[in-house]
Amino acid sequence: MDEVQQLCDAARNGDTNKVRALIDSGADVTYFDSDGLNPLMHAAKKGHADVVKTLLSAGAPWNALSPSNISAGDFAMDAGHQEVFEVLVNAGIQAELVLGSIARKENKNGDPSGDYLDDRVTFSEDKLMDSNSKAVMMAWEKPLMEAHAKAVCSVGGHILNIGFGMGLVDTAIQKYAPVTHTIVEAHPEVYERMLRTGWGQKDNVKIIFGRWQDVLSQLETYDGIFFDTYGEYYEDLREFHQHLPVLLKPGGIYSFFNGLCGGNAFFHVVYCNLVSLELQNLGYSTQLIPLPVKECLGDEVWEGVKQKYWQLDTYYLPVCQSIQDSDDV
Ligand SMILES: C[S@@+](CC[C@H](N)C(=O)[O-])C[C@H]1O[C@@H](n2cnc3c(N)ncnc32)[C@H](O)[C@@H]1O
Repeated sequence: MDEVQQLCDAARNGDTNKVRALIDSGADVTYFDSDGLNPLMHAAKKGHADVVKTLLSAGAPWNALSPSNISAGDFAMDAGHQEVFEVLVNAGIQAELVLGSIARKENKNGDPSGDYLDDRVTFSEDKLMDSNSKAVMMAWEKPLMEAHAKAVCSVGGHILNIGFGMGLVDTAIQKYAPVTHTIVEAHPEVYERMLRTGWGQKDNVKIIFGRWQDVLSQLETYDGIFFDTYGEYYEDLREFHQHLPVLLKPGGIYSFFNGLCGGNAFFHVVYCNLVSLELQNLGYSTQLIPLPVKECLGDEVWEGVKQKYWQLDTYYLPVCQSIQDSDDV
């Protein structure tokens, strides 16, 4: 048997000494066997925490996927191997923190949403699509948007929403009759449609056309803020969070569309933890409220859509507030 197959077997059997010896003699920790599994997946599936730690320190990637898109963390999570699950979550967070700071250094002047904002969009009753048939926003999210609106309007006052899309969250926000309701939207056709459908005439609504990054100086301070853009990356969300201490009033509530890695259950857990940690470093606590979404997501929902951006049964709605405020409650 060759070395890499031996490594998979030793990982599956929880034989840490053999795993170490094989790594020392040069066995490839990234190897996939004929079942499409690598040594880390074998160890995770069986709950061998020491082997998992050994493989991770030898450079096994935490986020490799099997042909059916399952990661080592998914195997541990599904089998209820808590220790392995936690080791892999922490490995994921550490790796993404490092990768994020490298990406930030390399990408300082990047403009990731540039392409989408220059392209045409198409509106239909149940979705807003970009020019590549990817969904910008879909009607199945209506109950989620209503829950987000309820959260960010819970203290009343002045509300800010970044990203109009189909106007679902803004329609829900209007029901709470906020004193002011500011909406930032960057896509020219979405903006034009907002005006055509009367959003410019509502007494308490102020529309700011432009990328949030470019219109920050026009923003004030708010009691509730919601963030849901399209064509941007985790880094953009992260960057928006750096502005929260200026934008969110004391006692205010912040929430965002939590579609982070919505195609993989384990990656989603890692990113929920990562974003909560980064918000905590900025002085905000994050509560993730579980909302079941399986019922509203039949296969017909995705007809004509190029990519399913959400494939999980539960949505975790983030409710963030200053740690000082949550300590006072
Ligand atoms: C997912 S949709 C928002 C859906 C909305 N929450 C709803 O309830 O219908 C994202 C919106 O953000 C807008 N957008 C994308 N990048 C933006 C940016 N940098 N600044 C402001 N808006 C942006 C898109 O044009 C799109 O209308």
